[in-house]
Amino acid sequence: MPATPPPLKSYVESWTPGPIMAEDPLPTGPVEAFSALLDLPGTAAEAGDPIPPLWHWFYFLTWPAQRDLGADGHPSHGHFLPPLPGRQRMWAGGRCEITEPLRLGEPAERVSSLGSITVKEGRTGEMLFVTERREFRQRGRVRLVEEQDIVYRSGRSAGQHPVALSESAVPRPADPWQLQLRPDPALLFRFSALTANAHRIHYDTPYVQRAEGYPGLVVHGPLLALLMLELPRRHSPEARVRSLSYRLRRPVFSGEHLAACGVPADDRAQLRVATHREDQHATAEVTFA
Ligand SMILES: C/C(=C\C(=O)SCCNC(=O)CCNC(=O)[C@H](O)C(C)(C)COP(=O)(O)OP(=O)(O)OC[C@H]1O[C@@H](n2cnc3c(N)ncnc32)[C@H](O)[C@@H]1OP(=O)(O)O)C(=O)O
Repeated sequence: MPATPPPLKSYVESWTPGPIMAEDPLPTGPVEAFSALLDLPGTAAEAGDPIPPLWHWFYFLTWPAQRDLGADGHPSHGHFLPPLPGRQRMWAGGRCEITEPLRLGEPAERVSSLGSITVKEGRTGEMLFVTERREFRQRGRVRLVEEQDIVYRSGRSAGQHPVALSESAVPRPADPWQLQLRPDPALLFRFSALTANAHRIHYDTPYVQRAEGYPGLVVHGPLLALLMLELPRRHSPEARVRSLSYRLRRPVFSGEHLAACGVPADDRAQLRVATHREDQHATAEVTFA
């Protein structure tokens, strides 16, 4: 009889990574590149302009040596990567409080620290949620505080994601704000490059099907969050986002038609990503200043 695996908590009891600091001059190039990925008519921000909410994800990137990547293309070790055997990682959600937007082209500092570690029981067994807290400063002032929830599973075998991809239909939500997109491998590749992300689930179809059991390339969670935030940025450009939270609930796959859609109300908006399969692959709430 196979031995029962140890509980996930046992691997992280003595794991207490301390805070780390990084710097970035926030050049204009990554904002221009993501604007092009979104087919915007020009760049979303020039030097000195506020950086749109969460577009700071294209900065403070790290490039580990090739030899330090694991079989899944993700770094084998990292400051905030928990020491789980056969670690499988997904971005699960996050929050952001924006006191003042970061300004493009001005040097910034980021202090990252461990927020929390929580074990939860999901459909496929135990999951470890690791929350990383990131505080961003410019000109000596804290401008933005972000938390990212990353979910890890350990040693799961392939084939545990029983989603059959049929011919993807265009979703037709009734929400007043909408953005339609059909992510393809080229778009996912460009987003991986912009975020220095070599995780194979986003570009290696044989790997994602055989090793992780997904039916196709997985659309990045940060991309889904950014697509939801495009709605207030495009439809309500005068309203400044003060806080936001989002949750990634069910994966979207390359080739599927998705709709980011949203409903504004007073000082907030409810946002989501839908496909013909699911109404809520991702959800978000933003509040305006
Ligand atoms: C970049 C990058 C990686 C990626 O981009 S990966 C692709 C983007 N991410 C996704 O597509 C994730 C989609 N979500 C899921 O697959 C599932 O929601 C998830 C996170 C695996 C959990 O699914 P389950 O069905 O197993 O779990 P339940 O819904 O039954 O919930 C069980 C408890 O967990 C809590 N929980 C669930 N989701 C979240 C969340 N997003 N944030 C925080 N907590 C969550 C849920 O509340 C339940 O807790 P209770 O206390 O109520 O038991 C890269 O790697 O860099």
